[in-house]
Amino acid sequence: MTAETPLLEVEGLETTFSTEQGEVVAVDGIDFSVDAGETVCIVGESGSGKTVATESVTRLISTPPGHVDGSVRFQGEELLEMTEEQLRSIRGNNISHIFQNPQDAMNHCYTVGWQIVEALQVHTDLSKADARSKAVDLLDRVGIANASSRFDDYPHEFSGGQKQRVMIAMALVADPDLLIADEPTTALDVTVQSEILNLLDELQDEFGMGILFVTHDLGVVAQIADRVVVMYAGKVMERGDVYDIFDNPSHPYTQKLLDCLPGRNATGGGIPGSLPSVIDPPNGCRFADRCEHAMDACRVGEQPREVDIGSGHAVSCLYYQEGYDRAVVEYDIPETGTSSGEVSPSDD
Ligand SMILES: Nc1ncnc2c1ncn2[C@@H]1O[C@H](COP(=O)(O)OP(=O)(O)OP(=O)(O)O)[C@@H](O)[C@H]1O
Ligand code: NI
Repeated sequence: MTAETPLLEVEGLETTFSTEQGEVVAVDGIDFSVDAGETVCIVGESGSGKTVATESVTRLISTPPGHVDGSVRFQGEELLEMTEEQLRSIRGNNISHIFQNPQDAMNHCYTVGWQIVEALQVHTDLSKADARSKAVDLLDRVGIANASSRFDDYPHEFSGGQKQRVMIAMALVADPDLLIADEPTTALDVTVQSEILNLLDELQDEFGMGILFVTHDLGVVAQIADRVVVMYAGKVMERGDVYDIFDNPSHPYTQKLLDCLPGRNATGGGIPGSLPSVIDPPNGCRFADRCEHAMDACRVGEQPREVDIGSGHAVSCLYYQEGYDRAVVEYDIPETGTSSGEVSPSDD
């Protein structure tokens, strides 16, 4: 691996499911990468394919009914060609996942401390006593107060936010190079959510891991992302660094997502309309049916190829291709002044 090789490099990822209704194309040929130490957010409405895309990375998708195609290179090695045993080792030692509902990932019958010690003993050759003190350190590090006395508590004795902190501690047991976090704060109230995001940020500085973060919430993106991939109906609509996305949102879909942010939402509720069928997706741009700027040409052929509009900021929209007038889709950032609802990327 050279210095330029991304930590994770996904190309042409396509994940389908055979169902009685037909072939579901959940992820339809997408590319993205994560560099060491950076946070990439995949954002999009429910059903866009965010979870399927990230679970395809470490092949957590059941096959069948699922089928994963394309290329997923981690530290230069192709994950889609690895044996199940090699993959298990990658999942245990190099790539950790955290999910939305920590209770699903915990065993209710064992104490939290016991579970972390177990995980430590699988991944390291620490003695029982050393694993115990490391587990207490980890609990302390993720912000569990009185960690040594909480060690023998059962999962139900922890609040939702504390459980998510424990899950983060477990994910860090093997000192992973990449953390994949799928809506880890969605079930929490905003204050706790913000604390957990800050914690992830601190831990990233300390452990140096890359983070691939899934969310439907651009407010969360503003707080945590370095780079953003905007997904819609299995396709990438736009990508760029977090400032490009917030200061110069260029795909009409991204613009609509931004309009939904608190303090900006003129219409109330989400984007009118719903996602197209994943079994029989429409021709042309997947977003055309909900796009106020859509032309006839937007409804033919394939999803428009991505056009780079400046240093990695790319848009899959016909208006950015030659022969079209991109001024049509220009977006004015609404004046939010200093209202408490203002959301913009944070510098830390
Ligand atoms: N096992 C499966 N069988 C059939 N279809 C599936 C399966 N898993 C996911 N899908 C479909 O794939 C599409 C993408 O789902 P996915 O869960 O990745 O969306 P998401 O962007 O993560 O949404 P959310 O924000 O609700 O978590 C959806 O249409 C979903 O119904
Ligand atoms: Ni999801």
